Amino acid sequence: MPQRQRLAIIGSGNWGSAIARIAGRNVLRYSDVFEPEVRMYVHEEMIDGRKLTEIINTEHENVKYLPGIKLPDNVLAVDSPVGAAEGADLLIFVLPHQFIPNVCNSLRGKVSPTARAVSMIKGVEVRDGQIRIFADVIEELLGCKCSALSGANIANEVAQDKFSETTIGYRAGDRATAELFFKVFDTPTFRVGLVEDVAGVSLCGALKNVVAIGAGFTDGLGWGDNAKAAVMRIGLMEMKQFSMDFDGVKSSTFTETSAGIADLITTCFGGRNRKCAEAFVKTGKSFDVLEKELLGGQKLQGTETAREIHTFLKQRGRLDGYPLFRSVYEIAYNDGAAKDLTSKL
Ligand SMILES: NC(=O)c1ccc[n+]([C@@H]2O[C@H](COP(=O)([O-])OP(=O)(O)OC[C@H]3O[C@@H](n4cnc5c(N)ncnc54)[C@H](O)[C@@H]3O)[C@@H](O)[C@H]2O)c1
Ligand SMILES: O=P(O)(O)OC[C@H](O)CO
Repeated sequence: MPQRQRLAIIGSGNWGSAIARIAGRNVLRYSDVFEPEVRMYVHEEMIDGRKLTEIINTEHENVKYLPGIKLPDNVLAVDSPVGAAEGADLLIFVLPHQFIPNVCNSLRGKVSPTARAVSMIKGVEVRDGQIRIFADVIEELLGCKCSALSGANIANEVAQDKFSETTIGYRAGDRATAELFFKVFDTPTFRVGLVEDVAGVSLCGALKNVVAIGAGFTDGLGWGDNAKAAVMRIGLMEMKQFSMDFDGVKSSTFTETSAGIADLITTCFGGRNRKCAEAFVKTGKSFDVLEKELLGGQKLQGTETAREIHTFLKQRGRLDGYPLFRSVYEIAYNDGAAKDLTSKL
C-alpha cells in the first residue's frame, strides 16, 4: 500500500478554521489515503488568560475566529509553522496574505521538496515592480509544487454546511495533485471543481476584493442595486484584463467557475471588505480603525490589494486602463470622495 499522506494546515483564522473542519473530517473518510492527525498552525494569543492552542486542543473550537463551530478531535493546534509542517506531504496555506512571507521564510528548508501545497490566500505579492501570485511565492520559497483554491466561500456559511462550490486551479499537467486535494476538501455541501489555471484562480481571489471595496462604497452611498451591479460588471472586466498578462490564464475561469463570477457576487454582497467599505463611507473612520472595530481580529485583504495593484499599475503607466481599481484606491488612500467612484468609469 502507498504511504498515507500527512496533512498540515498553515493558518487558523476564520477560513482556516472552517477548512480545518472539512479537512479533518475528510482525512478520516479516506483513511486509506491520509494519516488521521491534521496539524494546524495557530498564531498564538491569549484569550481570557488561556492560550488559543490550548483552548482549541481541549474544547475543539476556535473561540476567537470561528466561534460556535466544533472542530474534529483529530485537528491538533500547534503554535509554530515548523511544528505544524514537520513531516507533512500536503500543506494548506490559509493565512491573510500579509503574513505569508514571514511564515514561508520560517519554513524554508524544512519542507520536503516532494511535498505538495495549495494556496487559499486571496491576495498578491507586489515587490520591486513585480507581481506574483502566492502559489508562485510558496513554490519559490519552499521548493514544492503549489496549486490554488478559491471560490464563493464565506467561511461562516461553509462552516455551517450551507451549500457552496469552490475551485482548485492546478499547474499544467498536474491534475493528479488536484485530485488528491479534491479528496481533502470535497463534501456534499462543499463541491470542488478543478481547472488547469492556477494563476486565474489566484488572481480572481485577490482582485475580487478590490471590487468588493467599490461595491461597499455604493452601499455606503445608498446608491442601490443597479449601481452595485455596474461596479461588479466593470470590476470583472478589469479583473480579466489585468490577469490576461499572466501565463496560462483562461477567460472561462472568470465567467464559469466559483473562483470567478460566483466569488465576485458573494463577496460584493456578504463579505468583510464590502462591510468595512460601507462603514468607511457612512462613518468617515479609517479602514484600520474599522477593521479593528468590526472584524474581531480578522483581517481585511481588499484595501492592501488595492494599494498593491495601484503601485504596480502606476509603475507601468497603466492606471488609465483601470478606472475602477484607480477610484477605489483614491477613495481608500488619497482622501478621494466616495461620490466620485463612478465619475471616471
Ligand atoms: N474568511 C473568509 O470568509 C475567507 C473565505 C475564503 C478565503 N479567505 C482568504 O483566506 C485567507 C485567510 O483568511 P482567514 O479568514 O482564515 O483569516 P482571518 O481574516 O480570520 O485572519 C486572522 C488570522 O491571522 C492570524 N494572524 C494574526 N497575526 C498574525 C501574524 N503576525 N502571523 C501569522 N498569523 C497571524 C490570526 O491568528 C488568525 O488566524 C485570506 O487571504 C482570506 O482572504 C477568507
Ligand atoms: O469577507 P471577505 O470580503 O474577505 O471575502 C470572503 C471570501 O473571500 C468570499 O469568498
